[in-house]
Amino acid sequence: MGSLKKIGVLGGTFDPPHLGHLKLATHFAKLFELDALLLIPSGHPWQKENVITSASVRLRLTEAAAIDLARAFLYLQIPTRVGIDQIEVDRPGPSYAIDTAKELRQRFGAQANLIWLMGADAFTNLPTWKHWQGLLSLMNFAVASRPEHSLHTELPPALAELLAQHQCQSASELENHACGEIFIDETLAVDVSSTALREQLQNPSTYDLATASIPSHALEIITNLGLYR
Ligand SMILES: Nc1ncnc2c1ncn2[C@@H]1O[C@H](COP(=O)(O)OP(=O)(O)OP(=O)(O)O)[C@@H](O)[C@H]1O
Ligand SMILES: O=C(O)c1ccc[n+]([C@@H]2O[C@H](COP(=O)([O-])O)[C@@H](O)[C@H]2O)c1
Repeated sequence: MGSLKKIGVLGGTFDPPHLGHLKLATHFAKLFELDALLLIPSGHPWQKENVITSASVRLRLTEAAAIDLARAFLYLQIPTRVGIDQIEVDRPGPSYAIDTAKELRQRFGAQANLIWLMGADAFTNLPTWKHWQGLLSLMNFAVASRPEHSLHTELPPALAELLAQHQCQSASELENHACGEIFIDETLAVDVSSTALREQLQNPSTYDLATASIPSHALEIITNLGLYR
């Protein structure tokens, strides 16, 4: 099983993309020696009430951030290929991870190691996702810690049970399985969120502070289109 193709999947609203996303992707690309990393912007993030940026603009922002991510990989000598997938933007209706996971599994085949990358907040929210119990029969999960989102105090019982059944103790254990494993990594601590950045971009006194946490190509689009003002 050592030669499984390893594909990392980072889904998100990306409103806007930021250094937290890039560091999460870089961390796991390096750790798992991913062959490819797919950024998948959510077309219709049904749980986020206040998303005002259109899916097509968020797709453009994500494409731009992917250029910065690929540059970072080159600089850090990480051989992972970076791709964008617009399946969730193209698919009508709410964006459900289970539908995306099914499509990816079909596309890459039963042997591929598909790893859904996520932060602690997404993981603790998992029981609210559609058919979430079905996801682990299609994917692995790699969960990274995130400031303000504890993985210890916020765990709903259903998740604690899931972890008891599926948590693996090492990255290599996950690397050897096509799906069904959860790897928790508590070494990341990047204090950035899209919500905080949108607020900072609206305020002239914190605008510059926000720009430091946004990948440069995405920032160029934000500036040119006057987004988040
Ligand atoms: N700073 C971060 N550290 C670790 N993971 C992160 C970080 N920011 C985002 N993620 C993860 O990236 C994925 C996509 O996140 P998303 O696009 O919703 O960004 P966000 O900053 O969480 O947005 P918002 O503030 O609007 O909720 C999720 O799995 C999320 O947990
Ligand atoms: O499948 C679901 O019901 C579901 C509910 C909420 C979020 N997700 C996915 O989780 C990822 C992060 O979502 P978000 O809302 O934190 O940007 C993104 O890929 C979403 O499509 C999925």
